[in-house]
Amino acid sequence: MKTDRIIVSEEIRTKSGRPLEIGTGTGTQWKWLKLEQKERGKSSVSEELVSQLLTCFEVGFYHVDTAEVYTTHPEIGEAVKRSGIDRNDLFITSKFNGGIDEAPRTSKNPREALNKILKELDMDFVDLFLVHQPFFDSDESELSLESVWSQMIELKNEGKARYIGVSNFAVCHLERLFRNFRKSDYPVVNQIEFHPCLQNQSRGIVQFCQKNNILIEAYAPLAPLLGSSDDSQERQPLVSVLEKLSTRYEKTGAQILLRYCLQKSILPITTSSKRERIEQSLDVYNFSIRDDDMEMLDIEGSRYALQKFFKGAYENL
Ligand SMILES: NC(=O)C1=CN([C@@H]2O[C@H](COP(=O)(O)OP(=O)(O)OC[C@H]3O[C@@H](n4cnc5c(N)ncnc54)[C@H](OP(=O)(O)O)[C@@H]3O)[C@@H](O)[C@H]2O)C=CC1
Ligand SMILES: O=C1Nc2ccccc2C1=O
Repeated sequence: MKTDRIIVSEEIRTKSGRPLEIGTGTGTQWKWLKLEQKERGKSSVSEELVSQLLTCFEVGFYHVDTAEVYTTHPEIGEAVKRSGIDRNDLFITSKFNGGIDEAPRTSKNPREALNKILKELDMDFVDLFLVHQPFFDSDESELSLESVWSQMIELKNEGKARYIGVSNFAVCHLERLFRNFRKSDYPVVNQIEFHPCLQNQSRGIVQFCQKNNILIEAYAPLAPLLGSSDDSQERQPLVSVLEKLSTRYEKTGAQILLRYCLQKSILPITTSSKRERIEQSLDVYNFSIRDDDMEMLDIEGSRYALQKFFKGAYENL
């Protein structure tokens, strides 16, 4: 069958000009695994993660997501070296943590963070540098959204970050940046939790970003399949709907959920430790979910409230 890539952004590309595609994540689960390894006296570079990343590269991923808090920069640097892939053909995202319990601040400011990140990656630049979360006002430091963003712009102008963006921002946080900075310095990405059971992490955020040419990246895109460990939430809310669609399209539930994002011009970041699943997650271009099925996912998904990250953070905005 014909393979149609969905290009979610014409503007955001690798240095060599490849359009941005589905990313592979190295999220916080690795931080805990690595801490455990360190406690057992093993090297702090996880061979398991290096090998997972090499599988991702072999399969065709070239977009990798990380963050200060994940502690996975050394593994990414090592995997890139071993892969032999030209750095300019890759798209590497990292994030400045900020300072809340869920993503504690480990550097004084974005500049200190990025200098450390580049050293750990053994690279001269990241493709995208994000502010991990917007809740600086509750931080005890001197940082504000504005002071953080000014420094992000400096880092972009110095070429240390090719693009700058944000993560977990609500409309009010973006409006604050719009009021205080020039259009050419607005964030180009907002990475948020997104799936059929959380179609707006905060009120109206998807529509607002899309209207303002800010690409939405979806983290936890497979949440409806995995459910939540939190007993107050539905465990696997969309299982029967996804089974029906899997049969209709001859694709797995995970492939349906990734394609669901792409058809909304939202770019998923997904993670798997298993080769077969890693392969399947890029095999989502040779089918198309019909409009009525997209609508069914929207309707069925909105019957459940499933939020895995930053629960309660947007209630008083
Ligand atoms: N900006 C932010 O605040 C946040 C960013 N992130 C980023 O986003 C990335 C992705 O988020 P994450 O929640 O991991 O995304 P996913 O929704 O892709 O969930 C990953 C989990 O799904 C499992 N999985 C993968 N494929 C399948 C499948 N076919 N069927 C069933 N289970 C499957 C994986 O397990 P297995 O290994 O067994 O396949 C893994 O545990 C993170 O790694 C991180 O980089 C994440 C959270 C917050
Ligand atoms: O991967 C992540 N796991 C998290 C948990 C809490 C807050 C942010 C994150 C991540 O970015």
